[in-house]
Order: sequence, then C-alpha cells, then structure tokens
Amino acid sequence: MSDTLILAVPSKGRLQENVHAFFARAGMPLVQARGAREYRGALGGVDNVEVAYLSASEIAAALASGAVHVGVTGEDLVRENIPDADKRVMLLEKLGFGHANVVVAVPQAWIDVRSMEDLDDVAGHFHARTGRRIRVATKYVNLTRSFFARHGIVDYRIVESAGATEGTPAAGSAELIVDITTTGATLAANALKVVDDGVMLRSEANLVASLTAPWGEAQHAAARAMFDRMAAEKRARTMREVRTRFIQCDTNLVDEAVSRFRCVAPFGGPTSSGMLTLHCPPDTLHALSLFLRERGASMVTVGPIEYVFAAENPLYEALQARLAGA
Ligand SMILES: Nc1ncnc2c1ncn2[C@@H]1O[C@H](COP(=O)(O)OP(=O)(O)OP(=O)(O)O)[C@@H](O)[C@H]1O
Ligand SMILES: O=P(O)(O)OC[C@H]1O[C@H](OP(=O)(O)OP(=O)(O)O)[C@H](O)[C@@H]1O
Ligand SMILES: [Mg+2]
Repeated sequence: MSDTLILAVPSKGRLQENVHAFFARAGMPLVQARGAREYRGALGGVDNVEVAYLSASEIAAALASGAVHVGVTGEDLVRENIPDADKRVMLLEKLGFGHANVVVAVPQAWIDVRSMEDLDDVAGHFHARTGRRIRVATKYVNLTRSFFARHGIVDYRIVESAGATEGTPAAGSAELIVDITTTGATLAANALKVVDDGVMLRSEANLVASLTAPWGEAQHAAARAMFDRMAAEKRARTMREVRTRFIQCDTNLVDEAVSRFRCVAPFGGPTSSGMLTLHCPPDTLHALSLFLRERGASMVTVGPIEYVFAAENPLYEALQARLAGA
C-alpha cells in the first residue's frame, strides 16, 4: 500500500478559488507542482499528502471508487453521482461556500403551476392531450427520478442535458428543467420560475472522505494532521477572544457567561486576581461585554484569533469511528 493520502480539489469552476482559500486559511496552502498544467500537487505543512486536481463531478466519482481518500466537492454532485452515497463516502463537514439549490423550474407563463401537485396535474393533462410525456431537461437524472417519485409524479420523461439547461424550454427541447441555482439570475433570464415545494436539495461544498479508499496507517496520520489544522482554523474563525480582569469575577459568573452567551472558557475559571479569557461567537459579543461590565469589569478587550488547537480532533474522530465500522 502506498503511504500517501490523496486529496482531491477542484481544478476549475465555481469551487476552485474558495477551496484554495480554505486550505490556505487553515495554514496548508495547496502547492501546485511545476506549471499550472500539472494535475498533481502537495499540501504545504502536511507530509504524505498528494493533491489531485479534478473537476467537481470527477471528485465525487473518485471518492466513491476509492481512488482518492478525501475531497472537496458539492453535495449535489455527491448525491447525484454516488448511488447509496452514505455507504461509500462520509460527508465530514459543510464548508460554508458553494451554496446552490437544485430546483424544479417551469416557464413563468405556467401561472397555474405553483406546487409539485400542480405539476403532476399538468403532466397528466399534457400526456392525455398530446399522447407524449412532459419532458424534464437536467443533468441531475438520479436526483430528479427520486424526487419526482416521492411526489408521485410518473408521467414525465427525462432529457439529459449537459449544459445550458435553462434554455431548453424556450428552444422547444423540454417543457421544464431541474438545475442548480444560486442567485436565480439564469432562471429569470430564461423566464423560468421555481416551483414552491420544488427545492430538491440545498447544496454547498463539503469536506468528504471516501470509505472505500485504502486507509493505512500513513493515511490515517495524514488525515489526523490535516483535520487538526482545519478544526483549529474553524474554532478560530467562529470565535473572538474576550479578555478582562476584575476582582468580582468568579466561577459562577463564568458559568453564567458560558451558558447565556454561548462562550467557551478555554483555560477554565478566572485567576486569583480575576483575569479571564473567553472565546465568544461574534453575535453575542456585545451582550457579553455589557454583562461583564455590569458585573464589575472596567475594561473588556476583544480580538480575532488565528488558530485554536485543542486536544479534540472531531473530524478525524468521526472518520476513524466510521472506518472502524462503528
Ligand atoms: N451558481 C452555481 N452554479 C453551479 N454550481 C454551483 C453554483 N454555486 C455553487 N456551485 C457548486 O459548484 C459545483 C461545480 O460547479 P461548476 O459549474 O463550477 O463545475 P464545472 O466546472 O461545471 O464542473 P463539471 O465540468 O464537472 O460539470 C456545483 O455542482 C455546485 O456544487
Ligand atoms: O442562479 P444563478 O446564480 O444564475 O446560477 C445558476 C447557473 O450557474 C451554473 O452554471 P455555470 O455558470 O456554472 O456554467 P456551466 O453550466 O457551464 O457549468 C448553473 O448550471 C446555472 O446555469
Ligand atoms: Mg457549472
């Protein structure tokens, strides 16, 4: 067995830039080997990781087959391209970018069609009137089949579309579509509207691990190191450091702060002189600083945190438990 962990990241498209920024922020810049046309690279700061640059949909396939150990790709592509996805891959974490909804969209001119139920009626009438089944253009064939089945719609036919799906109703090659949308601008430009209960999936970029790849000791060690840095970056990004010192500060007050403002006391209660450090989410910062001053603090400082390294490595622990068959 080889001793490298293979990490797949998008080589192009919507996710590429965000994925590069994500790894750089976590202190692991993607290092492209030689020229920009080289499809293999390394991960700065972590040994034994080989980076494979693939398209977002190729990443889903490579995770399913076990050709790569870890990858970043959209959940839409995982669900569409991997049958029984939860048996073959593990979605470790949503990454907060690459948001897009997979939706059912019909021509705006279909004023009577608001729900999937309305669509079912139209599909039946269409079949009765024309002798043909209504056509749905999409590249999300599997997602569409299972969503339509769940809504009891059977009178339709899928027309596979590789690109410019939104243009197919106007071009006359389909009656409606299933595609991904973020701003809605492309749908609007093509005079299409989303069916009210037609949001099939709310997707975003995910950190995904393959359950079928060969996981040896070296790959475990590389994943542990990589996920440790990601967790350190995430804890830091989602918290601010709050510092204060006042003599009335005691453990009861810290307990109250922790439960009311969702903070963490990373180093425990206050020192004997009342020095306290808290990590606090941005949305409760001002309320916390008011609270501390009401209880006697004359000064509270708040600052950003670069990394928070902790004993726990939640991403690695989750993966390890799953690989061990737990
Ligand atoms: N507005 C958007 N449109 C399409 N995809 C988006 C959007 N926003 C985020 N994504 C995510 O990015 C993924 C990759 O889409 P993108 O269009 O960048 O790939 P691509 O280069 O066309 O890939 P491929 O060649 O494999 O089809 C999507 O599957 C989705 O998860
Ligand atoms: O709701 P919007 O913000 O308008 O985004 C949706 C559009 O973006 C994607 O296409 P993309 O630009 O990735 O081109 P592609 O079809 O060539 O992949 C997607 O297929 C939609 O057409
Ligand atoms: Mg695209």
